[in-house]
Amino acid sequence: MTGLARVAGRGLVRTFGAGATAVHALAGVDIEGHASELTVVTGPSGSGKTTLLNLLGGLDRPTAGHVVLDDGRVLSELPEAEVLATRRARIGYVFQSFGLIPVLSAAENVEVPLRLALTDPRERDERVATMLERVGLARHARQRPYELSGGQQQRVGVARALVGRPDILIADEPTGQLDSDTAATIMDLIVHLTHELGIATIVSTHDPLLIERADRVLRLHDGVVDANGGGRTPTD
Ligand SMILES: Nc1ncnc2c1ncn2[C@@H]1O[C@H](COP(=O)(O)OP(=O)(O)OP(=O)(O)O)[C@@H](O)[C@H]1O
Repeated sequence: MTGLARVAGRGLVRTFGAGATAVHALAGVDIEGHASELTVVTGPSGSGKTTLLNLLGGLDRPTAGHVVLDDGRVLSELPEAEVLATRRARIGYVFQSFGLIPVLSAAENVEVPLRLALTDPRERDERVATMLERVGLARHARQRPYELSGGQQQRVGVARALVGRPDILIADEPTGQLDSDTAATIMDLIVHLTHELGIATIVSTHDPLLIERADRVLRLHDGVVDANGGGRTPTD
């Protein structure tokens, strides 16, 4: 392990419901996300990938265990307002279904996090333009999601996730709805931006090509790390 993890899950347990019908989505998982590294969480459907990413991204809280940030704070125990402030300042999210607002243009979708953060309008415009350029969509700024291909929509999703300059990126099956060629270009983009911007990226995926490019791979099975693949780097 190199250096302090930017975000780490320690002994994460997440149980939904109680009693006989309780679902043990995660049953004690450790994970680390490091600067400039791609951490991939993989495993069969229902193994707990989304649940784990939601905990790391501060979208849900564990039943037991902790999510710890590199500044020493325990994200999973902060008051809700502080979790929200931390999410806005430090964490970007990419979703399988893109999650774009249909009535807004590509540029307006990318601008949403900056509006929420009350960024100065002129700076907003500059940062949106720079980010659209970075994801190769400068010429599509005014188009609405329905006028864009799936791959282009996910590029907007990536731009929106990164426009606030987060240092942690959480991407839940970001290529799950894309054909394989388009998926490859989105993967390239995510891998490239992870290294270029020094982001700690944590991605869930079934895609063997993305797993191959990971710096760390965590294989989940029924809410626990698979004994044959837990926390190792692909080169171990
Ligand atoms: N809010 C919830 N309430 C009850 N059970 C839930 C909830 N969220 C997830 N689960 C259950 O927890 C388990 C893990 O689900 P999760 O969505 O994390 O798996 P996954 O690996 O992301 O699956 P997929 O690859 O299909 O997206 C599943 O059995 C699921 O049904």
